Amino acid sequence: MVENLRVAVIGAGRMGADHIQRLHTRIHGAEVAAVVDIDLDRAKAAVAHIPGAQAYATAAEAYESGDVTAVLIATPGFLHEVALLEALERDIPILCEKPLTPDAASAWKIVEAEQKLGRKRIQVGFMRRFDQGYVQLGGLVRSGELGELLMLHCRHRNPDTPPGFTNEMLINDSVVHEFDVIRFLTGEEITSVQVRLGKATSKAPSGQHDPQHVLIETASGVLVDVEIFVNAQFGYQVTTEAAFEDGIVNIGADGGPTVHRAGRWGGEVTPGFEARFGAAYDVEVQSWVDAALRNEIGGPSAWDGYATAACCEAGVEAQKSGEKVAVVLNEKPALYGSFEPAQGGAQ
Ligand SMILES: NC(=O)c1ccc[n+]([C@@H]2O[C@H](COP(=O)([O-])OP(=O)(O)OC[C@H]3O[C@@H](n4cnc5c(N)ncnc54)[C@H](O)[C@@H]3O)[C@@H](O)[C@H]2O)c1
Ligand SMILES: O[C@H]1[C@H](O)[C@@H](O)[C@H](O)[C@@H](O)[C@H]1O
Repeated sequence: MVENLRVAVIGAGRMGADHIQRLHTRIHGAEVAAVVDIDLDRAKAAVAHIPGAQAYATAAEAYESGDVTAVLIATPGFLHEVALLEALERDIPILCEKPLTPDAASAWKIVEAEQKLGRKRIQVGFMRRFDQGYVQLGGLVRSGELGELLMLHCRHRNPDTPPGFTNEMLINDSVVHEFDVIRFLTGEEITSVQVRLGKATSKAPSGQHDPQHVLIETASGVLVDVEIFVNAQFGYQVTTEAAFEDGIVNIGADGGPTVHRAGRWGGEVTPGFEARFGAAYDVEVQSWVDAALRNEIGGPSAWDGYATAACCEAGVEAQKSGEKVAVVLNEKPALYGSFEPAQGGAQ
């Protein structure tokens, strides 16, 4: 009989806490064995309701306990490189929240370290690949029933940003999702990125220019425009309109009923990513666990993390120059196979 994964969750902040709850209550085949947070009180609070789980201030202590067989990394992106290298050394299944790392050079180091291991251990937390709307849109692209996909119009709106959210993070923490999902939908690499800075909101913290307009091109010439607007106040919204030769597809409308009552009608605005993508995170983490128990990955790979990091690097350069910047990728190692995005797009 295969034993359940004993997972260490590193980082018990907003996303880590959500994943801890998910692993503890809804995911089969895995248990929370440890929570690691530099803020030890936060880690202790996170394990308080989980029998058998321990709190630690460092990942090394959690690994030394001998009770950890898999890891979920949910620290801020600039800390992922160290955590990933430490986990790869232990040769255990890894689910790393996006971004893999914020820039191409550090992401490539991770790809190289995984290659040395000779098998895929890292799944990257690009949960949109598990969202019903994106899965259905991907199916329509691949079936060809609406002809060729020509353009994508994406809107990515957040109510506000946490402290320390830099101007670069509009690209490498937020638009990184669009980079991944464009690759997932088209089955192609991205070839260039341009960023236009127009009229800015007065609601953005100092140092951020918000919103930004990002123009992206894929290998076959599919054009994508993204409005990234991270201090949009009203709520959370991620939508895509896809233009095909023979039709238009829209995904990402707010969920819930439209209610008509005396003199007015309406519905509820989605407040945050937990509500918009809650079901997708569940499918993503279950897919990771199921695959990990077979010594495989069940979603986007370290190559996907690297390719999107290269797009982010081009995007950050484009933010500064206003120019169209080419995305240049290293040769894809054989370990990652051809580009055939299935459910979750595991490669
Ligand atoms: N997939 C998604 O939709 C989604 C949504 C939100 C966040 N994220 C990603 O999840 C990650 C975490 O984001 P968040 O919003 O939860 O951040 P957060 O700031 O709320 O939480 C980060 C946690 O990491 C802890 N931490 C910091 N340094 C540490 C260290 N050296 N060792 C251990 N713990 C440390 C902090 O104390 C904090 O508890 C990021 O990579 C982010 O991009 C993904
Ligand atoms: O970390 C979050 C998360 O990835 C959300 O899905 C995204 O909408 C936000 O822009 C980002 O800051």
